[in-house]
Amino acid sequence: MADPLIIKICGIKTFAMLDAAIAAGADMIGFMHFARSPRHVPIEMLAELISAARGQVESCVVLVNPDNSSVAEVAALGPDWIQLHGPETPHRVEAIRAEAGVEIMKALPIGSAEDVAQVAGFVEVADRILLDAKPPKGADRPGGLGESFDWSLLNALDPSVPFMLSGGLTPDNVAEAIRTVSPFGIDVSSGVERAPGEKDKRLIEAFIRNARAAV
Ligand SMILES: O=C(O)c1ccccc1NCC(=O)[C@H](O)[C@H](O)COP(=O)(O)O
Repeated sequence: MADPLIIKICGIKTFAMLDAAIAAGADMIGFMHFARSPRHVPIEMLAELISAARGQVESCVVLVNPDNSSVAEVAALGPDWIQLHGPETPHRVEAIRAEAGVEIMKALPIGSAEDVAQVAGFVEVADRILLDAKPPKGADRPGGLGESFDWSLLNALDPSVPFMLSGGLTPDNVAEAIRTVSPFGIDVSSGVERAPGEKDKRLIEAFIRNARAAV
């Protein structure tokens, strides 16, 4: 039997939405720790949300090009994962993985064949690869923009490389994405919100229902 699809709901900020995502069947919850994000969670609340998630669902803290002290501060809270969502090099990802002592997901922006070619360099240094839309020039943050990318670019990816897919997924397009791209997991933020940073319980439920029905 094929492994079950991993579903990550990213950008959770409240206990109510954490509970809603768990009840709807999420496998992973992403907490943003990046001041410019509308989903930013300050460190004290991050500690409480990670504790609340423990034993129920995997937790993942999203950082953008963090320095060593930020990595240590977040790792000390005991998340299952740290997601690196900035311009970290393979060497830096490897160093953070050694320093943090938690599993590392590396998000990579995809907007061209050259971007797809970069993926191979991260396979050995990260525990998981997340392929996301490349942000447009001038964007104020590198993810969570609700933009999808041309999935056909992934035809050039080595088929032995397992990856999660994100970028502009919604309850309406998630089944098509899964059938087209065959990721082992999916990640969503904007597509389950009623406004930037405001998650919607019904959209989370519809997203997970439609995704599970597609595999
Ligand atoms: O969500 C953010 O605001 C964000 C800011 C900076 C870096 C990463 C960010 N989000 C990371 C995620 O894992 C999102 O789920 C992913 O980019 C997909 O977002 P969306 O297209 O909005 O579903």
